Amino acid sequence: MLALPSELLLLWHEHRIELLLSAGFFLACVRVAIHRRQRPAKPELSSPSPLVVDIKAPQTVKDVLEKPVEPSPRLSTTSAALKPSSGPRRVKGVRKTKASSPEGRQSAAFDTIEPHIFYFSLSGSTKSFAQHLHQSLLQSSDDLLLPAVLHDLTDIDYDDFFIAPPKTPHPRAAPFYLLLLPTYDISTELDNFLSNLQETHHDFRIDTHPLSGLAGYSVFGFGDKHEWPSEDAGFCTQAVQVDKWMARLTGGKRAFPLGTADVKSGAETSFEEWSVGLNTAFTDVAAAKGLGLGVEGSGDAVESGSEDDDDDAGIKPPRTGDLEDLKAPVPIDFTTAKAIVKPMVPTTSPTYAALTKQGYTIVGTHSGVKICRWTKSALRGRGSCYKYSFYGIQSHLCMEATPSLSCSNKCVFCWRHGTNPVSTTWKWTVDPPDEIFVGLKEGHYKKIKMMKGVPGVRAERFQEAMTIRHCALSLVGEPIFYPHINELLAMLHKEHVSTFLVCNAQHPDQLAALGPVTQLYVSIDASNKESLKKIDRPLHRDFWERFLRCMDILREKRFTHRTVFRLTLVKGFNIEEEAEGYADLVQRALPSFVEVKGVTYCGTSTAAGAGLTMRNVPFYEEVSAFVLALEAALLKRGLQYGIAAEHAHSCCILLADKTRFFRSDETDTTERWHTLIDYPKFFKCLESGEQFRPEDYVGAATPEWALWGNGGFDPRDERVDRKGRKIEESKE
Ligand SMILES: Cc1cc2nc3c(=O)[nH]c(=O)nc-3n(C[C@H](O)[C@H](O)[C@H](O)COP(=O)(O)O)c2cc1C
Ligand code: SF4
Repeated sequence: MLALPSELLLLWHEHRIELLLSAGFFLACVRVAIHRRQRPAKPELSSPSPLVVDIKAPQTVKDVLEKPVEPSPRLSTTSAALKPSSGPRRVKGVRKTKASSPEGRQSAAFDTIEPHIFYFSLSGSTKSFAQHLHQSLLQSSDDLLLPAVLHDLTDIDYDDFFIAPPKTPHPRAAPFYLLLLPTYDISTELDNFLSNLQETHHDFRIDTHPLSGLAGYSVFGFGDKHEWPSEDAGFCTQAVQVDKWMARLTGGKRAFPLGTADVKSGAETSFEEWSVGLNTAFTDVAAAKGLGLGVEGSGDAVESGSEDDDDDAGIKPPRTGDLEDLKAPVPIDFTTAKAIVKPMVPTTSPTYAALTKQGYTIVGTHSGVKICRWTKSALRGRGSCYKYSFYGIQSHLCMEATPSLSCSNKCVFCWRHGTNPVSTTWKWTVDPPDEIFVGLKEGHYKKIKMMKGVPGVRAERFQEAMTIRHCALSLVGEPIFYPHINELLAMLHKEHVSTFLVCNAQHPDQLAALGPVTQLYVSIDASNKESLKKIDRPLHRDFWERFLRCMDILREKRFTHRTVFRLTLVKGFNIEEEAEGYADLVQRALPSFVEVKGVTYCGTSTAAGAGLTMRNVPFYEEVSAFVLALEAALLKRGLQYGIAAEHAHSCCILLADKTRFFRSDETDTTERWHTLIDYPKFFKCLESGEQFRPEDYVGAATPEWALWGNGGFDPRDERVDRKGRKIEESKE
């Protein structure tokens, strides 16, 4: 027995090489077996269910496929004459393999892929490519692919897709992002998308690679090579930037390289080639063959893969307009505002074309004016808007304008959304206030003059309308975004034009710095954080903190400003069980008035995308029921608010602070609602140079016909139906 260890030692010395080799071989076998078990079933490449990305005319794929291309079971270009084009950089659909890539050794943790196609489009071409791709993917019968989902970037909440991958319907499925993007050197939603990706990357609360759970991603850019001949000159720069940010956010999951196309030459061909290449990308990521290895012709690693080169992923600042256009300093808290500026709405932009087509007059580079339907109605003696019933504003004397067509929200009910610029900071040329003032008036008067020949326009009202008496700074966008808003307001006041300014409770510093306004509105679109996010889709991450700060600022301003909460009720979004929440906000800010209005259905795709239909428009009875509930909730809190007036036609009801606006006056000792404004007195107070309070320019008693329960239509005006036919008393 004692001899045994020495025999074993001898044996070991004689056979150790054989023994070590056998053990190594055994271990390798075990590893391979484990690896095989973990790998998903490889998709069947030999039974293709071809997808056809048939962008335009039927063509032949032969030319492209003369280059070695792997079989493409999902996307095939059985159409399109794929002639090599001299224009854009092209994706040939052949992946380079780079065995040394660390990603290449990963194993896939999924066995199906859910493609998500994201696109942005102003003039529609990218949208049509995206729709074609979507259809092609949907038609696939390949087991590897789940049904593809199409997203318009203007319709989604970025946080749902770009902070973490969305949940897939299948536990072993992973999303695959395809981003189809044009480039615009003007302000569009794309700027906002880019800054959102950047913010996510820099947000210390978010993982370094929050999108690493994606199966992969690939970007395709559309641009115009005739105008922007190279990437340095601006060709497809925004797609390039998105590609780089995505690389960072996903931790290098570029499954197929950036493709680009010149819309004026061979775009279909380039896109089809990229689509062909996607096949291999899908198969490869599913088979854990690796990611981001590059495709010949699609740009090398330096072009599309330099995301780690510098802190901002090699992303260049936006190209500029004329630096000399910066005629004024950017405002106080626009901390991230860039020194490089460009016009917000250049005359060459699709936004400009769309706005002017809809009757806007664009003034300078960022302001707009339009005559509203109530101005036209009042000119014809057919009634003014609710502001006449509540505050004595005659619509034919009112100009609706904005000094900022841009906004920091993407409200679901905003009919301009998708085409108007959105941003959290002012990053454009600043037009001087005097030019805006002159331009707005000119635009307004020009439109009034065009009403001269319209049947039914009353001569005396037409004459009166040639002197603007009121200005509603609310049209679209965010007026306090404009850095010189106080100067503009002062110019209006100097000409005895009253000002109603509406802001969205997202810019507390600007709100705090705001000077005198005849009436100051804050849009209150929800009573709690979740609802506000859902309905306003604010761009600011700290939107709720900003909102609450605005409430506190309003509370302070109640001594100097006539403050109004404007509630827009959207059924299914912000009415149900929210009366208590709104009452809390009223308690916090103590506004002079609370205007409650049912949403007007705008029928845009954004609204539809957010699930908004006519069913979300509340009936007047529903608005009334809500107002009664709100009044009760306020009383419960010991707040003396009462329902003062209504304008049933606009589905609008007014609650007012009883302690300040239910009172007697010099002509009558009986206490009544006094919601009207004494405009001459407002200007007198202003010109006195003394501090004054909203109670100092309260006007005459609210007319009987406008009081709650009486409908709110001035009996001196003529009631007409939608077709302009007179409504007889008996019809009501
Ligand atoms: C105002 C304007 C600015 C543009 N800026 C660029 C640009 O900087 N670089 C570029 O490559 N293409 C630029 N283009 C071209 C668009 O990217 C191209 O027409 C694209 O196909 C538009 O896509 P869409 O129709 O989906 O909106 C611009 C086009 C317009 C109208
Ligand atoms: S705040 Fe007004 S302009 Fe801005 S998005 Fe909302 S509705 Fe549109």
